[in-house]
Amino acid sequence: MSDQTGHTEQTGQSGQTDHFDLAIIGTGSGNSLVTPDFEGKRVAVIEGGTFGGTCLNVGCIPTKMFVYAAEVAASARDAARFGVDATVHGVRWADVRNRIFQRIDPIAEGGKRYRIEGPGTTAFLGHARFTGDRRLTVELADGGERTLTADQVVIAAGAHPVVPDVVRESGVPFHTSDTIMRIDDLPEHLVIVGGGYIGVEMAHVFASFGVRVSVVARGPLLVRHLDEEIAARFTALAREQWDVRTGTTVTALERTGEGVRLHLEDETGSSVLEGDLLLVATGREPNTADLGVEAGGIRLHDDGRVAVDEVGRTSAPGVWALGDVSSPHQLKHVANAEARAIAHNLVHPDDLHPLPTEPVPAGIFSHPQIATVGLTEEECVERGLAHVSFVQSYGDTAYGWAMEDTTSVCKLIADPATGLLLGAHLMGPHATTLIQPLIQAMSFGQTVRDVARGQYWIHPALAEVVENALLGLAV
Ligand SMILES: Cc1cc2nc3c(=O)[nH]c(=O)nc-3n(C[C@H](O)[C@H](O)[C@H](O)COP(=O)(O)OP(=O)(O)OC[C@H]3O[C@@H](n4cnc5c(N)ncnc54)[C@H](O)[C@@H]3O)c2cc1C
Repeated sequence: MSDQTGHTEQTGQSGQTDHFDLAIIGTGSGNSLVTPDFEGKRVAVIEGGTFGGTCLNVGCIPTKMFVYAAEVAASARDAARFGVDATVHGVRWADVRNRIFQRIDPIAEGGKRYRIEGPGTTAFLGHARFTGDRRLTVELADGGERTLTADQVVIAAGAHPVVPDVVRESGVPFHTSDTIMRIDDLPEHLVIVGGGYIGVEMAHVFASFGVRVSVVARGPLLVRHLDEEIAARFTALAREQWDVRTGTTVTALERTGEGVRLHLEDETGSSVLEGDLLLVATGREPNTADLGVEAGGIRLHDDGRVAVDEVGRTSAPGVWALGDVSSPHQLKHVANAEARAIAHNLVHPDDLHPLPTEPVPAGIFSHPQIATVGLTEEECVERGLAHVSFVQSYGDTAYGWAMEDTTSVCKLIADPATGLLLGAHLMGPHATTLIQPLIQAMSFGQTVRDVARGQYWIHPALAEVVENALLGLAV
């Protein structure tokens, strides 16, 4: 039982019930709730999967480490445009992959060992379910069960990839983002079902490594939840790099000797697409199906997310939730910010902090990169908001000339009456970095004029794209 118990005096034998001050389900963002405020208190940390959660093991961190390697390869291939002759002789997939996981895996393992052996927490390795009010039963990974109760419980259980029935029921082997990054060898031809951010990031990575990539998306555009102008420009550029099939449904799949065959349907009729590896990237749903929410008295939204109030409380007294399991934004910076608020609220019942409500930014690390915050132009129209917009091309700035850029843009939307930004949407190199002053402006209520004219913008840095876009808004 030593794996489960950092402090044997705090835990009973199987069949007994242990009581804790705090129990945390999930060690992604949940791990950060173990703050010095809980020193001397009894804290249970429960993890049913890989310690450290999605971002560290199968999400943000490894994907961006792959993206960086992909960009090294892509830049070398593009070098001739600048008079530099460089040849990519090949990509050593095993070395690319091992560099990444040899760094990440020890962090996850070290975090687990610290929670098991270190001070202040009792780690339970297994799947937790509510079996009553603030009462959990943990099905231990190495067999057996433990039951525990706690004064406060935080659900930080995250989300998992959705696999459409048509894929699951076909019996065809497939990968999700949970598994694709650890494959043994690069495929010749990767078929990706799903045109959201995970699909297009993976398309960029594998295409840059020399893999032929097909992307099948149901919607008319890739990344279709974005501002339509950006999504349309992105989709057009994606078609130059990958085999992109939008407005397309997968109706059946079958295994072939070499890989997989997909039967597709679009407005022109049916077609067949063959590849040797299939990645399903059709979204993620919260981990609430097997959490015993009814027994715990925890209300869910229709989409399966745990419902929380403005300070992170669920419908069950003493039970909180944060991150992908409850948030409409499945993003690590959102989960982190919610964890900070809840860490405070757990110990300050008379001074509850609201979960952050600032405009939520998001980045897509594909080729090109995209960054977005605030409203799309379509949302402004739907809401009947008076607005002006301006699109600044990277290519019309000094650094854009240096980069020979002809496709990248910064689109800003503002309220002409107040001069405040309503939305910012960038597509091009360093978009996820360039957007930061715009996120700041929106979070702190700075006007377009103040941000544009109230500070120096380094010349001739790429950030002049943002400066010029602000000036172009003329509000
Ligand atoms: C491929 C990919 C790329 C991404 N890239 C980005 C990015 O670039 N930027 C960004 O902001 N976000 C990104 N994300 C999203 C980001 O990873 C998540 O928003 C974030 O990790 C959510 O954190 P969390 O703490 O809510 O959940 P998680 O980190 O998923 O943690 C939940 C933990 O709870 C455990 N668990 C679940 N149910 C139980 C149970 N019943 N009992 C015990 N344990 C349980 C799980 O095993 C898991 O370890 C990416 C996600 C993916 C999949």
